[in-house]
Amino acid sequence: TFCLKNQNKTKLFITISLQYKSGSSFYHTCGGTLIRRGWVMTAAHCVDRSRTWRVVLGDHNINSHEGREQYMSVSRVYLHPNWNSNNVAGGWDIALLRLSSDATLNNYVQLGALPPSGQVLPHNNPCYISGWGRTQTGGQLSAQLKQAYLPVVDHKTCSSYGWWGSTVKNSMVCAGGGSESGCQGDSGGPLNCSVGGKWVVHGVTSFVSSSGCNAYRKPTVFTRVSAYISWMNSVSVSA
Ligand SMILES: CC(C)c1ccc(NC(=O)[C@@H]2CCCN2C(=O)[C@H](CCCC[NH3+])NC(=O)C(F)(F)F)cc1
Repeated sequence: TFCLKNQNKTKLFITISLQYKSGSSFYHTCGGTLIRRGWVMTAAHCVDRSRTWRVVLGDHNINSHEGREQYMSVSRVYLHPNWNSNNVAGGWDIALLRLSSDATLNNYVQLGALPPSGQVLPHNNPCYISGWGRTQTGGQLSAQLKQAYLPVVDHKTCSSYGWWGSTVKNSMVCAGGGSESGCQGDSGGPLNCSVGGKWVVHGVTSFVSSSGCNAYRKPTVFTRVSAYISWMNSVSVSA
């Protein structure tokens, strides 16, 4: 069980805090996933306005310096070219951040694994969301990194009447639908799923219902990472 427990922890070490500068301080605004030592995957809606960004790796409590953190500046933001900030339901809510220097990988900073292109997970596949997002609708950000068990809700269910309907596209993944969910501040972070005994990042946290984070039959909606593998490869090899 130790190694399982330990395994449980790894999903936390891939989650980064994306922060913007205001005055002389930085503020958490979104999550993200370290996918290469110099690259972070996040949501387009997190970075579609020009700000001074920084990425904090190995963070746990975003309000205190605990000594494991690596503070990285962002040298370039790659928004998906089709992203439309007026229509999150259109999809394309994904972006890559080129870090100004490579991360040092250790017990607190690890890479998230990407899925094979096109892979779609079955209903109830075990997954976890992680982030510093609000701990309840309209509440405050969590000071400490949290995770919640959000099993996959398949597209057939998620896009049905009474659920998200046509708001949810095939380029998205739904997960949760119970008492736990993503919430503001979790945007851009990973949905880490157990596939064949390995943890794979299948989602980028994108949206929840505007009537509340854990609204009935409105599971958290994620950008489906496996639908964007070729775009990500085209960015990072050309950069
Ligand atoms: C109908 C469809 C277009 C639609 C679906 C869901 C929403 N949700 C929302 O607006 C809620 C309320 C605050 C932010 N929010 C969200 O869902 C934001 C993304 C907003 C992107 C649009 N500006 N995302 C998150 O809060 C999350 F869950 F990823 F952490 C808005 C519109």
